[in-house]
Amino acid sequence: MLDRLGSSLKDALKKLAGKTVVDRAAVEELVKDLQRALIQSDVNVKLVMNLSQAIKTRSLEEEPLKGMGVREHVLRIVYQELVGLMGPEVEVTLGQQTILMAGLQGSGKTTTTAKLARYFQRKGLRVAVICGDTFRPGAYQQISTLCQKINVPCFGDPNETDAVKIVTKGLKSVGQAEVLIIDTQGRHALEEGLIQEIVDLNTLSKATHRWLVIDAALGQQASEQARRFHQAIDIDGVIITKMDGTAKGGGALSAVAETKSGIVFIGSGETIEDLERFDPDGFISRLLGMGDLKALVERAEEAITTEDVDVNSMLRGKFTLRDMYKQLEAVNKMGPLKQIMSMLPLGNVDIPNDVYEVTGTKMVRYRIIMDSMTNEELDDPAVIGSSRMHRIATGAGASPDEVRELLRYHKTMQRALKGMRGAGGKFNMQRMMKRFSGKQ
Ligand SMILES: Nc1nc2c(ncn2[C@@H]2O[C@H](COP(=O)(O)OP(=O)(O)OP(=O)(O)O)[C@@H](O)[C@H]2O)c(=O)[nH]1
Repeated sequence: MLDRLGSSLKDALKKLAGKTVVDRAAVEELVKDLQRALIQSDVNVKLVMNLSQAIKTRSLEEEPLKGMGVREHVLRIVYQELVGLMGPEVEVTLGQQTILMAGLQGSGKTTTTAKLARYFQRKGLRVAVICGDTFRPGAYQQISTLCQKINVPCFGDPNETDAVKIVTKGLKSVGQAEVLIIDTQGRHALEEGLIQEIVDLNTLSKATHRWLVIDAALGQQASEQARRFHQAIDIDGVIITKMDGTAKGGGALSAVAETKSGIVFIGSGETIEDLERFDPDGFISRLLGMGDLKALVERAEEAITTEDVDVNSMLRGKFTLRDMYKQLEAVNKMGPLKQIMSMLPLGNVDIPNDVYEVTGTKMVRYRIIMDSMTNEELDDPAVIGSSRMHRIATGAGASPDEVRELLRYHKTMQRALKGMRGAGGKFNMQRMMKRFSGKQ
């Protein structure tokens, strides 16, 4: 997993803490750790060597920026070089568009089609899907079930074997959509027939984007696929899936970046929400334990448009039951809590697992229980003793255990937030990010 790469890097950088001059031995040691981590992650050896050389030379020859310690100086260079390895950032527009999905069988194309539908839906766009996968039995069933769950129209015909016919019909029937996503068939290998079909579908649909789905487990080999599809239909974005299940993610990312096909998203799990925008800066910041503030802010803004909730209050001030509920609601809109937490600059703070385990159904129960509390109790849950607990439970048609669970949850979260505030207080994150991105 990339976590391992991240933790090796963090360990390596720790060794530079407290140093006052950039010493060659320490930089060489760091570069060695970095090489090991990158090669374990299946990054091409030549790329690793070029990167190591650049880091060594720059760390020793460049003057640290004003006010920057040795660790920050080297960290900044490591950060910039790693960002360079990840290729350019690809823009995702929110206007009218048709996205043609390409990829080999099992790459995660169908799942990713549904994840993308969800992504654009969250952005407030009308989305529709056409299932042009006529090769794999059950493909239509799979995508239409996923689309049904999120209320996105899905056009397909499991009895039709000609993808061109399906897409022709589909294009007529989904006229209203702002974002149209066309899933296509995958095969085991890059056969001529597969390539020809995708070329035809591309012409027919006049696709605005052609996005290629690649399994991260391919590691370095991802570049071959990227190259072949790129030649055929001019791929303008790559989505790397299953980043959660492989140690080769770094290899796949760098290999694809090297072909100059930008990476648009990464898939990080099996559920429909497990899709993240790939932005090289944010990705590397997270890897280096600096927190992906950019991605967090993007998501927070999205959630706040519909609800008057200050997500930043998660990190400061008083934390009442009402705050907790509002924040859970906001966070639920942003996506899975675990992902949000991983974007925060938390350093070594351990978040207890139960903090993540609040589902929609539980939230409804919490709401009902909170409705039978008084304002005093909502503002200061510490006043809730055993008799109040029973009164609240009776009023809500719940058991005292459920009330207890809600209060326990509030306490755990309160504690976790205190920890975060502590971790965040050590340095000014925004200033640091500005410095690292060179936007002093
Ligand atoms: N862990 C994990 N699993 C994923 C991810 N994306 C897809 N999968 C799983 O990978 C498997 C294959 O995904 P599909 O979407 O069915 O693959 P496909 O590329 O559409 O396959 P064809 O339709 O045969 O071309 C499924 O079991 C998915 O749940 C991901 O990001 N992480």
